[in-house]
Amino acid sequence: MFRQDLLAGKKILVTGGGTGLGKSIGRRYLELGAHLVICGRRLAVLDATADEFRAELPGARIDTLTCDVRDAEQVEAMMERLWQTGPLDVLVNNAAANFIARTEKLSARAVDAVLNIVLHGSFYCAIAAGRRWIEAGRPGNVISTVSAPVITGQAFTAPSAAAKAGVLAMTRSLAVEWGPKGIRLNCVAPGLFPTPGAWEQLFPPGSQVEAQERGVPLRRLGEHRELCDLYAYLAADGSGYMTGDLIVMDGGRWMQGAGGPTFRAMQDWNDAQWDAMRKK
Ligand SMILES: CCCCCCC/C=C/C(=O)SCCNC(=O)CCNC(=O)[C@H](O)C(C)(C)COP(=O)(O)OP(=O)(O)OC[C@H]1O[C@@H](n2cnc3c(N)ncnc32)[C@H](O)[C@@H]1OP(=O)(O)O
Ligand SMILES: NC(=O)C1=CN([C@@H]2O[C@H](COP(=O)(O)OP(=O)(O)OC[C@H]3O[C@@H](n4cnc5c(N)ncnc54)[C@H](OP(=O)(O)O)[C@@H]3O)[C@@H](O)[C@H]2O)C=CC1
Repeated sequence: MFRQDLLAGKKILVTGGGTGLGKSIGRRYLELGAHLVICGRRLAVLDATADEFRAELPGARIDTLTCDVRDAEQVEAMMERLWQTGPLDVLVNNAAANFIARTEKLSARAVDAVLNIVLHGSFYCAIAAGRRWIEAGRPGNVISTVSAPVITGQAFTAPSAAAKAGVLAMTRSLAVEWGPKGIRLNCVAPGLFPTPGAWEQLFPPGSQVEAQERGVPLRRLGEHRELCDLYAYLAADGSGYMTGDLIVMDGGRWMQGAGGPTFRAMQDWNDAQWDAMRKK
């Protein structure tokens, strides 16, 4: 889909890049020639991922940095170290946390666990990178991973929905504030893309993955490579006129809600059912 050197010369940080979607996105960035930096809380996980990438892609340039994005001082220290080997070009706010729970049962610490990682962590990273870009008079690019509940809300995952909606508001606010300085920001809302992290938190054993697929108009889950090519496009100069946008890649899943279950069932109606409807 892209030239092999699409991202050559670009230094890209993917937070939470040691696992799941962040790992897949990082691999795609390396394939396209980027200098990749991944961060997370667990060094062993990051190093295992980096070793895997080096074995798959000889010559790949990849650095690992431990950082808990909930801690602004750690984010500052990470950016300082990262900048020592040259400025960052693209920040991908991917690190996140989520779990299913009845909201009225959540403790303050439980709410904070999600808000601090998703909302505060994305803010700290955007500000730490943005300040450096502005001071240096350099362009910058921030891609933040949100989710479709930023549009609809989502029961039983209210902290995640609210935190991600906050990240979208941050994105649009800064797209205007920093646009004149050449810094652009966009959000991607993936639908259902299987990862051990998300599945463990959101689809515990016994939950119906097949039913999940039926809830998607395109009748399948997403493939990582499809999402990764969107992140590659957004990181590339060719998307340079896009800012403040929200791109949903979910096979049409989020719009299912509009008609409710009755209209959803019509997707499976046969001709006889449609004929019966017309005769009424
Ligand atoms: C349906 C699909 C549509 C798409 C929407 C999906 C959009 C988003 C998807 C994702 O984000 S998937 C990514 C999933 N990955 C992760 O969550 C990985 C990171 N997760 C974590 O680190 C933990 O799960 C964590 C709990 C979020 C944070 O860990 P931490 O070590 O910081 O906290 P703890 O000390 O363990 O807990 C803090 C606090 O939270 C309470 N708590 C933890 N789990 C639950 C739970 N399941 N239900 C209720 N409360 C929970 C825990 O009890 C602590 O509170 P106190 O007991 O101390 O009051
Ligand atoms: N998979 C899916 O279907 C969907 C995913 N998403 C979003 O995609 C992104 C990736 O999710 P996914 O890959 O599925 O899940 P993962 O659990 O694999 O990814 C979460 C990553 O965030 C890192 N992380 C968590 N807390 C912190 C922290 N405090 N500081 C730094 N890093 C942290 C984790 O590493 P560590 O624990 O080592 O810190 C981990 O690498 C998230 O933003 C998620 O909300 C959105 C919609 C659907």
